[in-house]
Amino acid sequence: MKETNSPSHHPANARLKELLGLVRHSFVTHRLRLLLGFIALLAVDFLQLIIPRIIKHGVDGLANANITQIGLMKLGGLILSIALVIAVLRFVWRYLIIGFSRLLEQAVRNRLFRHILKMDAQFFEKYTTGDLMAHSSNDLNAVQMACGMGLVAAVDAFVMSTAAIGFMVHIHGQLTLMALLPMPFLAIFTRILSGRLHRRFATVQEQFSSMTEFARSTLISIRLIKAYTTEKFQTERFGKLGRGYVQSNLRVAVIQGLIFPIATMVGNLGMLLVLWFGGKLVIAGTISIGDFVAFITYLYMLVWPMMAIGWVTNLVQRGLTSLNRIHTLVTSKPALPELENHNLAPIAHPTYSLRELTFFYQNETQPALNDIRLELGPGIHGVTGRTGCGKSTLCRLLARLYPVMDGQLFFDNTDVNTLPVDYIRAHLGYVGQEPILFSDTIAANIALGKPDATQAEIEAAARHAAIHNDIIELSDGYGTLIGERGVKLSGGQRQRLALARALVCDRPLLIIDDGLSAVDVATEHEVFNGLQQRLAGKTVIIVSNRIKLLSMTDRTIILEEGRIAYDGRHDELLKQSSLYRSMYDKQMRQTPIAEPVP
Ligand SMILES: Nc1ncnc2c1ncn2[C@@H]1O[C@H](COP(=O)(O)OP(=O)(O)OP(=O)(O)O)[C@@H](O)[C@H]1O
Repeated sequence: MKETNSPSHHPANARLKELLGLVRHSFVTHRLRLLLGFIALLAVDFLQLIIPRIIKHGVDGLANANITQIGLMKLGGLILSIALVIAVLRFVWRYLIIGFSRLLEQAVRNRLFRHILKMDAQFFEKYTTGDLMAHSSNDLNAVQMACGMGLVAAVDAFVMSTAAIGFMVHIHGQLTLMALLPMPFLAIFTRILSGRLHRRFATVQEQFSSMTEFARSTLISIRLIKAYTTEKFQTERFGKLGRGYVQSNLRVAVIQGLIFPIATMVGNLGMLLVLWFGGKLVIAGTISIGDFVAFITYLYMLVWPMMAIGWVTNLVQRGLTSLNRIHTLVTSKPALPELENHNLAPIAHPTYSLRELTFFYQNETQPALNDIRLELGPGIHGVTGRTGCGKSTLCRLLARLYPVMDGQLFFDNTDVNTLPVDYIRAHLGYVGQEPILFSDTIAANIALGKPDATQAEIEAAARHAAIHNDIIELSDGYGTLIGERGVKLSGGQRQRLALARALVCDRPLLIIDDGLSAVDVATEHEVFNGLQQRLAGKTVIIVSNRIKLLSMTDRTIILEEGRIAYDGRHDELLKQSSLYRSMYDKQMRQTPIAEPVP
């Protein structure tokens, strides 16, 4: 036999093994919990199967007139006690097995989350937030269902149907064959209908999320909607989404309404056959009335396992598809090198060296940066240029958010591709174009990168970012909550808070990617003084189109279509670069530079 044909080497098997590897650890860790859960489940099945035997005993006793009222009461009491034990055991298995599926879901979710946080910018361009949210809700839910209820239903259906059929055969083999004739149809029906039910339910979920997303985006932009008087239009669109949602729900209700009547009908079809042939057997004295009643009870018991077979195959199929999607995510490799940080010593004054660096975004034919040669050491470096010239790209590459080719970017004279990404990042503070603040206190927002920062350190950073005075004017000072439920800050205040966050970490490199654009001109000067004081001897890169700010830097790099067009001090650039000159003329007409430029 060829090796590829052997089952253990079959690619599909290998893939399945890999997929199950994602959940295996949870099964092993919680094996005792599962064992107890399944013991309880099997005990329930066993007890359920005993009840028809007791009924048979009672009915035969009545038919043969050899049972007393006390005897009947005793049987009734026995059934009641069994029912009680069943109730307790049902609780136990549900608690243990469904609890297990939730623990498994949590383990996979944590793994997924950990992995997503490790990924780089390219990954987040490939997968949208919506995709990732869908993976962490719908897909995890499908896996949880398959490993919880799916597993229970599979075991339960197998045990119950085998035992019930065994008991039925014990009563009468031919009658059993007759009674089972319609059962495969039941499994097939459930399989088809539950598949359809799932697809329709997925549509309901999608529509629900579009409706809530629409409501959310409407509410957050309520001022804009009022300003443009589009309330009526928005209401109509919301109404349309709502109507779609109701229709989809009705389509789900149709299937739900069909499943049980069809199941009962098929069950009853079997019953009809049993009544016909079984009745004849009773009349002929081949089986007792008690056997007949017990047989019917077992037949009813078979309806659920038959439905479960159809349902479980769907659950398993969905679970595997979802596990496959999660697996693709958690095994995707970041484009940046994943190197271990073997306690590399931090560098006090690191430098960057860009050597003929050219960078393309994924699937782009034009480079975003082209042949960049640049040395960045201690000092304040300005970067400017027209929109789209590559300023942010440069910052992102320095922060190691995107991969670069070997031999093009050096961190302290070492090729960045030979250094762990987190080692380089641990040296830098980053202030992006959009300050991202969390719904938390101001102090916690500043201390994000240094959770153990003292109040004095937080305040010092806030002073250097020229935001301290604004903070102490707020009702709770540094304890003031910001975000949706808290105080709203102006754009400039948010940017300065983000700057304080970078300063508190006290790292030797600071990149400010247009992070001061909303700060007013007077405060900008204060911020710059704060930076100069705090960051003496460090490397600071400030992207800005504000000439006043650039005039205070040690040098400014002007980018044009991804290339360095000019690199010099303010007075040199005024003479050399027409772009810089025209920016200067335009901005000075609005706010002349108060002091002489160095
Ligand atoms: N994620 C991306 N994928 C593909 N192309 C991108 C991506 N980000 C930026 N670009 C392109 O790369 C070029 C440089 O963009 P970049 O954001 O670096 O410019 P910028 O100078 O910072 O512009 P702005 O001043 O408007 O922020 C632009 O042509 C832009 O369209």
